[in-house]
Amino acid sequence: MASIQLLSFSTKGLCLLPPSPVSYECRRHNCYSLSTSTGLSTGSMFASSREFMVTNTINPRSSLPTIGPLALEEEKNYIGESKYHSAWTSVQQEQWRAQLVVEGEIPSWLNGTYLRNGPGVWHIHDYNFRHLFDGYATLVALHFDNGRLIAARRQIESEAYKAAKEHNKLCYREFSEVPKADNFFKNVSDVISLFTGASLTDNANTGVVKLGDGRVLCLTETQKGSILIDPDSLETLGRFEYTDKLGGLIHAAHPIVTETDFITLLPDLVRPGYLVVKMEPGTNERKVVGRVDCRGGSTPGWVHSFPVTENYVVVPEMPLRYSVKNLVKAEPTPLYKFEWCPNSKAFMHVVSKFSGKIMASVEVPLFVTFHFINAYEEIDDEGRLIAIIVDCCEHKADTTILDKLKLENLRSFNGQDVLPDARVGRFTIPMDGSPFGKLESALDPDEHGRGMDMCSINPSHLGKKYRYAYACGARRPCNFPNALTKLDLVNQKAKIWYDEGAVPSEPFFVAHPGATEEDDGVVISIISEENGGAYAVMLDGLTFEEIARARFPCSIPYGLHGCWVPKTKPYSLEKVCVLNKRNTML
Ligand SMILES: CC(=O)/C=C/C=C(C)/C=C/C1=C(C)CCCC1(C)C
Ligand SMILES: CC(/C=C/C=O)=C\C=C\C=O
Ligand SMILES: [Fe+2]
Repeated sequence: MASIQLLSFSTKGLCLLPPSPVSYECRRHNCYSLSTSTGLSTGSMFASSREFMVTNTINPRSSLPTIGPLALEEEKNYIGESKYHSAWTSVQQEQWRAQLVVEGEIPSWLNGTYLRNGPGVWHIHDYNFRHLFDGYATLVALHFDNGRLIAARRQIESEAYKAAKEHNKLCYREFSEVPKADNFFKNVSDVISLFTGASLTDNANTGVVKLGDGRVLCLTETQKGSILIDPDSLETLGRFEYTDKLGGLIHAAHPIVTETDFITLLPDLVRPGYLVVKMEPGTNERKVVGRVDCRGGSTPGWVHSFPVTENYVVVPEMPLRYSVKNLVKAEPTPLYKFEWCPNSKAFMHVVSKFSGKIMASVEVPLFVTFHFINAYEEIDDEGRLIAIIVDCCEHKADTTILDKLKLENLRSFNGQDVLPDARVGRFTIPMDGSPFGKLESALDPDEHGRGMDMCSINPSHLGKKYRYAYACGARRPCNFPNALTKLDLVNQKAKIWYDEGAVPSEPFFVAHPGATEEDDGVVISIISEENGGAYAVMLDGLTFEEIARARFPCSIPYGLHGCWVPKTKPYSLEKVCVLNKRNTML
């Protein structure tokens, strides 16, 4: 009989293994049988199978909404009675860990942890957040260990999350949420604390990166939202303090991180521009590489991510700009903290990684992007640099995607095709002093259903010529990217993976060690299902065919970005016990 091994934590305590196999049937919870793996127990045991069941049941009333009682609306959202898609449903427990049953075969070379970060709790007590990006961060780990798969999920203990739990109200400014001011004086002091950064969130819900020195850092767009975690236990270790004096409150959510580099951009809202900074492994000190002044607008363009080539950092100046006026508003504006400024134009600046000099600065067509995919240097036959090619997930210069990511829109799919079109936007930035760059589609957007975001590439091709990218694409009609796609940017073709009703998260490519083909590896994605379920899927990078899947014991919300942490020591199988045939905890 198929079974999963599970270590479940809850706010009510740890579930520990009985020391010897136990087996029983529980009709009430639709469980086939529970039995434990032998020899894995480290601690106390359950007095009876009944106690074991109770502790493992995900019941929103008895077992822990993370913050206060669940919002009324959310109470119906537990497994089996999901009101919303699991992608947009708050998690129901602080943390759990389980060994999953794997259908298919995980390659034995795939040893390491896929860590994924994203929003996971979108309510405080009976108050529901508005936007996808507001949710309190939750980490999901998939520990791959010689064909076995141990999964875990755990909340990040940011100050914002802890304060919300303690005071049962929003205490920090999130992406769209602003704490309520009780009176005029409080309102004034809130605006002041916005500019000191005191009221900004540290809810590190956007990404997770492994630094060259091994530390693992969760990030968001506020600098204070840089939080160190333990990649094995997923425990929050504390805030990552930048020891330099560069100041500023915000940064790009996606630094460029390799074994040797940590490069990021600090937007400067006072003197509109961007600092290009880097941080050596083993240090917490960012050093300035160079500075770019904005060419248009009175504030910098929103910079969620940016690309690099082998020798250059490309600084995008998007016409969707930070807005001081919207920043101080208590109620969200249609574009949140941003403003669409088409008259301010759009630019791409190319900065040398080594001298910090601006090597090119060109006007480009208007664009909207969250995510750059990759960039590389185009060299002619004589070895001269003629252009920089930059690819991104481009939303056709249309900001409505931000509105589509509101939870009420995500939760109300009625079969209408409402996802705005997106494409792989390819910029050509001339390096011969010409003033204009080009923006074209790298392939026909119909290839990927005109949905396109959340991409990864083979990391060994970062900043270099490359052929393949993996992204979320669309099968229409949809209100959100609902497919995975492998893009062949040379042959301008896309392959699609699709499962009806599924919402897949960013497909993450892990290269086969020693591979010679760019797409030789495994693509991992976590899939949220309509019925409250979720599973991890592993696709062959070459064929884009599914090679394995493993169901989670409970629902997993939509996530944002992940990283890979190679295995250095055995994964803990402590306190693991076996669950039911359907791989669910209920
Ligand atoms: C999740 C994601 O992709 C983006 C998150 C962005 C956040 C949390 C932005 C927060 C901000 C504030 C709280 C005020 C200052 C501006 C800004 C960086 C947008
Ligand atoms: C999920 C998303 C866009 C999807 C659109 O098709 C953007 C996420 C941005 C933050 O990381
Ligand atoms: Fe992102």
